[in-house]
Amino acid sequence: MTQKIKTDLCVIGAGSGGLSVAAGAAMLGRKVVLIEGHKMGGDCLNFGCVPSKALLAAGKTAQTFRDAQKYGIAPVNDPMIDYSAVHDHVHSVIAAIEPNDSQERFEGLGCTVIREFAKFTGPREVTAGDYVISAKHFVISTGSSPFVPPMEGLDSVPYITNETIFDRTERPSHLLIIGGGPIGVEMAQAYRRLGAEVTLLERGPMIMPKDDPELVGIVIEHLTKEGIRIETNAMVERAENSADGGVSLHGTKDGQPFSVTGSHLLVAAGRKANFENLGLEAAGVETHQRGIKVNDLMQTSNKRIYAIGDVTGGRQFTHVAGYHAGLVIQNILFKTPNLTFGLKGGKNRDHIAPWVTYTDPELAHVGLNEPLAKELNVSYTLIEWEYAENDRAQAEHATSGKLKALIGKKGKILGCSIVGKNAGDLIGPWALAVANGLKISAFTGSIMPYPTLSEISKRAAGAYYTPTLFSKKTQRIVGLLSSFD
Ligand SMILES: Cc1cc2nc3c(=O)[nH]c(=O)nc-3n(C[C@H](O)[C@H](O)[C@H](O)COP(=O)(O)OP(=O)(O)OC[C@H]3O[C@@H](n4cnc5c(N)ncnc54)[C@H](O)[C@@H]3O)c2cc1C
Ligand SMILES: NC(=O)c1ccc[n+]([C@@H]2O[C@H](COP(=O)([O-])OP(=O)(O)OC[C@H]3O[C@@H](n4cnc5c(N)ncnc54)[C@H](O)[C@@H]3O)[C@@H](O)[C@H]2O)c1
Repeated sequence: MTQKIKTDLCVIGAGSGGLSVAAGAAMLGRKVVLIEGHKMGGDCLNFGCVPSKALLAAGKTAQTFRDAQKYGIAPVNDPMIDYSAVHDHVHSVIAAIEPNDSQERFEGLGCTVIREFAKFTGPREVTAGDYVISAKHFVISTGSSPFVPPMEGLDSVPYITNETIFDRTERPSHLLIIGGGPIGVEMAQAYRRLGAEVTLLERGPMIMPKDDPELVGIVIEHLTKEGIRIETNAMVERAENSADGGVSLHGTKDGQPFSVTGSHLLVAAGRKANFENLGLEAAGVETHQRGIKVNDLMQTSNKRIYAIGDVTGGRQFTHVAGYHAGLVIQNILFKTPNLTFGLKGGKNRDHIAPWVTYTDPELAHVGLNEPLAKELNVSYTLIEWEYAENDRAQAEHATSGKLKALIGKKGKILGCSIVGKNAGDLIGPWALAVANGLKISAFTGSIMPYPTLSEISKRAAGAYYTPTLFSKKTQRIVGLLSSFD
């Protein structure tokens, strides 16, 4: 029987973005209906960040055995990997985090949680199962799904995506991966380290195309040294079952016919926003090719409906979905897009979001990098620092790495990219700097603990002043001042 609900806020999708909005609004005393059609926690918890990082951690542990000799410890070249136990480890990590995202927790916060797929049936009405919900405001946070490219034969082979890969309890003997983006690259290293042969196929000239090519080169060096076969300019066009029960892929490599056969296939060829079955026409919500159209307040073309996170087709990261959630809380509940509630106003500035690919070494980025600065015709001074110049990196044999930062007029920090151990953590202060328009003197004026990798940032910052500080002119001034000794 149909049940009608009237509420202040209706959130569709209980993933990274939707859960943050629902929790914030409920804790501020608003009536919230939260609708989730599949698993609470969305992609990040169940099929994305959490299981992928847990799998990478298992791979890293296996690699530690192989690399032990550097530290004077007998290496184990072929550590025994119990794939079913690795699966259990991954799912135990999900289980440990799950309570934060659970239906019980959100009901405890006062939300009405409905476990159905939702669809707009009017500009201010949504239907989900037997429920019809009318609300003052709606937030669409329905995320994205794996994009499976239209390809001859793909339907007839048993391919894996990020939605099925973490359920596997057996090691693939040879994993073929279509796509050299973050999913493809992270899974390539995790599986290689867990004992699989891996071939990574990327149609473009470089894997990780959004990152600094020089720093990507350092990641590639590590991946190939570990035995991952990387084929760039390799456009996969056709798939078929191979005679030995695996999968064969065919296409072109550098314009020439190309084929490769493996035991399993992972498709990591990008994402598509989840908006197709939402009844957006009934709600007057417009879309573009990659997702739902929003203005800089995260409002759709229907001003009472907001959209956040992956479904908007912008930067698809958990921290961006969380940031969008903060913006809509500010805009819907506080109605103050121009006031600062720790967010520098309620207008979207997600171009300041960092991203990290959690390979070993990690590759992290925020703001402008060299290719982007050149494309935008922005002038900059480049500062660089090598991990090999850092004492802690030496102590831990983590010397392969580099920081590159772009400094604009009057020393303003425009962007930073770091490849190396813990780059994802090292990017934090640079993200703070980019978000707040800080100058490079913010780094030189601070003291970093010795011996830590954080000194790499400080030394890079110091390098900005080196040419002026140790110039002939400065030497002359110091010489003159010495007369007052
Ligand atoms: C393998 C992988 C690794 C990743 N690693 C990282 C990482 O390390 N760091 C990072 O920042 N990001 C990572 N991401 C990206 C991150 O997972 C997403 O950016 C993030 O989950 C987006 O949050 P969201 O709220 O927009 O969508 P989601 O978290 O996907 O939530 C959307 C929810 O909406 C539900 N839904 C969809 N349609 C409906 C409907 N009609 N009715 C009701 N419910 C609906 C879905 O079931 C889902 O639960 C990774 C992604 C993948 C695939
Ligand atoms: N560490 C992280 O933060 C992290 C990790 C994983 C995913 N993510 C998020 O998920 C998003 C999706 O990741 P992704 O790796 O699936 O997508 P992506 O779009 O970043 O990369 C897909 C790659 O597949 C290639 N490709 C597509 N079709 C092909 C074909 N037929 N043959 C050969 N190559 C082909 C594309 O050229 C592209 O480089 C990321 O952009 C990111 O936002 C983030």
